[in-house]
Amino acid sequence: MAKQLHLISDGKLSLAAFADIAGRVVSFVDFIHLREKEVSSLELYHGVQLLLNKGVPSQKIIINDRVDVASVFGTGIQLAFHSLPTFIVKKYYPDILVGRSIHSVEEAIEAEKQGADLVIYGHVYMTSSKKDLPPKGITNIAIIKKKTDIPLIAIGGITPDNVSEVLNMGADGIAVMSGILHAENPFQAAECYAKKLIQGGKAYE
Ligand SMILES: Cc1nc(C(=O)O)sc1CCOP(=O)(O)O
Repeated sequence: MAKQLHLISDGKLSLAAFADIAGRVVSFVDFIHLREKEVSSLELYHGVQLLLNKGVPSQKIIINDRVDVASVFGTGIQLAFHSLPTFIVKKYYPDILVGRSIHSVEEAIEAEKQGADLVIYGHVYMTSSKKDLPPKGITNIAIIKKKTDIPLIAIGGITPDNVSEVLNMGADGIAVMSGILHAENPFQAAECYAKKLIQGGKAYE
């Protein structure tokens, strides 16, 4: 299966600025996450509209935590540790793509048991987003892949140079924040990640 590229918003750029970048890189990415912890439902609703206006299809949009906004648009949902239980969201929204953010093998197994469609595991490398927490490394990726059958997306400090290492452990894709959002040229950066995923994906299929 093709390896996935997820772009995650950083909660710092304005939603308009993020939507602008998302529209430029949409052809290279599989999913665009609105991970906005500080905004109101109304602002998030407008944020999704901005993405749609920039040509991002709703099937490529994933909203972090906010099941209400995701269900309005029929977008995917990414559940965090403080979010609703996976099985509840699956029960009420069986047709929505449900991801779960996980940080251990046990959480991955539990997410699958509750019906998650994918897990995002991290942070695998040092990242400025989680400065005070040591990275988890990549070895658990292989363990999780042995024990579960759902796609695993690796997150945290992923650069074009370490993509192949992550794929080698069995990851089904990567999620990137600063590597694209803070790049001098986000379009070129997204293209570079996408190429690495195609090369790596071929090698490890
Ligand atoms: C949003 C997020 N979640 C993580 C987790 O470990 O669950 S790490 C992370 C930040 C990823 O940013 P960057 O690509 O700039 O390293």
